[in-house]
This record gives sequence, structure tokens and C-alpha cells, in this order.
Amino acid sequence: MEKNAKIYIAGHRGMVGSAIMRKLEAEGFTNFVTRTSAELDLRDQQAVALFFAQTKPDYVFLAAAKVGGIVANNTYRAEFLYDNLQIQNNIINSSYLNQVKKLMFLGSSCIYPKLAPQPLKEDALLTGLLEPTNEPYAIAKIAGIKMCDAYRAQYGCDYISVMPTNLYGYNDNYHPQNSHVLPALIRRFHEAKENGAPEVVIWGSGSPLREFLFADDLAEACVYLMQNFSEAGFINIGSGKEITIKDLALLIKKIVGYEGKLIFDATKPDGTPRKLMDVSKLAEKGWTYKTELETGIKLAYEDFLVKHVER
Ligand SMILES: NC(=O)C1=CN([C@@H]2O[C@H](COP(=O)(O)OP(=O)(O)OC[C@H]3O[C@@H](n4cnc5c(N)ncnc54)[C@H](OP(=O)(O)O)[C@@H]3O)[C@@H](O)[C@H]2O)C=CC1
Ligand SMILES: C[C@H]1O[C@H](OP(=O)(O)OP(=O)(O)OC[C@H]2O[C@@H](n3cnc4c(=O)[nH]c(N)nc43)[C@H](O)[C@@H]2O)[C@@H](O)[C@@H](O)C1=O
Repeated sequence: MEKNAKIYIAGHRGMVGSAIMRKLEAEGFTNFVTRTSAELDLRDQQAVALFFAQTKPDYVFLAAAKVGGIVANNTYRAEFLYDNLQIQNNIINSSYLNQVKKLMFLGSSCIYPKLAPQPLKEDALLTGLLEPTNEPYAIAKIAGIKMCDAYRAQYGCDYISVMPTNLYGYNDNYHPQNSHVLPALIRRFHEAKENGAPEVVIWGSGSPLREFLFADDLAEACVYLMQNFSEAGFINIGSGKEITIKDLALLIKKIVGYEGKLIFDATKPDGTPRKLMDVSKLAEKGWTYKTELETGIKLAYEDFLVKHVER
């Protein structure tokens, strides 16, 4: 990417989009195109077509999506399917029609089959049944990857896909029900500490294993791969390290400084039992993660305190 290239970051206010923008700015890129969802609803085909025709970006990072944790995915099943298909279809097709030089689409580790062999290799996609709680989201994301591949095969478009693991970091969503586990627990432990609550509820059994990557590390990988990866298919982005939800809860408890008990709510879903990325393809391309989980959670907690807690 040329330093003065026009770069459209779809979803630039989100956790991932804002991290990608910070990384690009740090590398000296200056020519950004951005729109909030209030300014441009990416589900609207005509509006997106007009936006691309008027702005003519050179490069596109597609980091806008309907995103949420296990309960949000399971509750808003229609929106997770419809919104995500609309957003990615509109952006990918408009990019083709307006000669975008390169586009990056973001998948997610939860779109692998629920019981795929671990660690998850790229060739495990579409080899088995999906996790039911996020099947609509997964179907949309799989369609996005296949759309990039189809536009590459038929039209020669340099559209690539990446497969991030579970993420956390600055500008995360701290909604009590709709967020992912890591921000949800930062908030719940913080509020329990402030209120002197004797116990904190953790959803599910605590036994599922998850891998977490700091969003600024993900952004660094995305910017790197945009400049060093041009293939059909996709590439996993993760740390290659995993932790049980129980141990994650104990780590967040320690960082927040909460001293009460944990209780586990078996009425809430566990989801996929294990989701660990095989990151050997990424390592071969020359990238590895930097931020250890404890360091990253401390940074995320500081960001939460600044943005979500009135002092
Ligand atoms: N968070 C995670 O753990 C993971 C995320 N990913 C992927 O990374 C990408 C970004 O996720 P993340 O940053 O966490 O999500 P966020 O919810 O933080 O950000 C999503 C962004 O999408 C924009 N958006 C959503 N709907 C619309 C719409 N209809 N029109 C225009 N803009 C819209 C929002 O814009 P606005 O702020 O203006 O409303 C928002 O900034 C997604 O593709 C997601 O699937 C992949 C793996 C894990
Ligand atoms: C990134 C990925 O995120 C989603 O999948 P998930 O990995 O299951 O994500 P999660 O963060 O919501 O939960 C992880 C685990 O943690 C447990 N858990 C405990 N207590 C809370 C809690 O308070 N909130 C949440 N959300 N989970 C909790 C929870 O029960 C589960 O066992 C996908 O739907 C999919 O959309 C996707 O892309």
C-alpha cells in the first residue's frame, strides 16, 4: 500500500476498525475514508454503491459487522445473518465495481466446525457441523470468505480473508448481555468490587477453552498481511495459547482486585468446547503476537475505567 493511498476502514469506530486505523496512522498512512453507521448504513445497497462511486477508495478493510457474544448470537439470529450478509455483499461487490486494489475481509474462529480437530487448521473449514448458537453468524462469515474467493477466481480481484480468534482490547463492547466473555467479566467484576457484592456469576460451566488476542496485535497482523498475503482461502490469526473460562475469570478477578466468590450459571450455554487456532501458516508468513493475556487485560481494564466508569 502506498502511504498516500486512499483507505476505507469499514467499522472504524469498532474495536477492530479503530485498532487498524491506529496502526495505519502509526505507519504513516494519512488518506482515510470513514463513515459511521449513522452516516452510512452498510446494509443499504444503493447507499453503499453511491458511497463507493463518490469516494473511490484504493484499499478496503472490512471490519464492520454485527458482532456479539454467545447469547447475542443466539438471540438475534436473524440480524446476525441478514446484517452481515448485506454489509459484506454490498462492500465486496461495490469494491469490485469501483476497482478497489485490495480488500481484507474478517472471518472468525467460531465459524469452524464445532468439533473440528484442534488446533484448528485452515483446511478444517466446512468439514463438519457448526456450533448451533452462532450458526447464522458463521454462515454469513463463510459466505464472505467464499465471496472473496469467487471474485478472485472470476474477476481477478485481490481480496483476502483473515480468521481472527476471540479478541479483546480498546473500544470493546461492555454490554452486560450482548458482549463477549472478556469485556463482560471485566465489567461484572468491577461492578461487584464497587458494590461489595459477595459473588460474581460466570456463564456456563467454566470449562470451555478459548484463545484470546489483543485487538492491537490483530490490527498489526491485518496491516502486515494486507501487504504480504495475496491468496485465495484465508489465514488464521491468533496467539496459539488457550485458557479455560474459569481460569480467565480468576485472572480478571485478580486484575480488577475483586475478593468475593465465583458461581457458575449452568442455564447459560458453554458453546464450542475448545477453539484454538493453528497459527503455523501465519508464523511462516513472518508474524507472531506480542501482547500476553495478563498485560492486555490490564490495558483493556484501564480503557474500560476511562470510557465506562464515571469518576
Ligand atoms: N470481537 C471479536 O472477538 C472478534 C471480531 N471479529 C471480527 O472483527 C470485525 C470487527 O469486530 P469488532 O470490532 O469486535 O466489532 P464492533 O462491534 O466493535 O464494531 C463493529 C463496527 O461495525 C459497524 N457496523 C455495524 N453494523 C453496521 C451497519 N449496518 N452499517 C455501518 N456500520 C456498521 C459499527 O459502526 P458504528 O460504530 O458507526 O455504529 C462498528 O463500528 C467483525 O467482522 C468481526 O466479525 C472476528 C473475531 C473475533
Ligand atoms: C468471538 C466469538 O464469540 C462467540 O463465541 P464464544 O467464543 O462462545 O464467545 P463468548 O465470549 O460469548 O463466550 C465464551 C465462553 O465464555 C462463557 N462466559 C462466561 N461468562 C460469560 C459472560 O458473562 N458473557 C459471555 N459472553 N460469555 C461468558 C460463555 O458461556 C462461553 O462458554 C460467538 O458467538 C461468535 O460470534 C464469535 O465470533
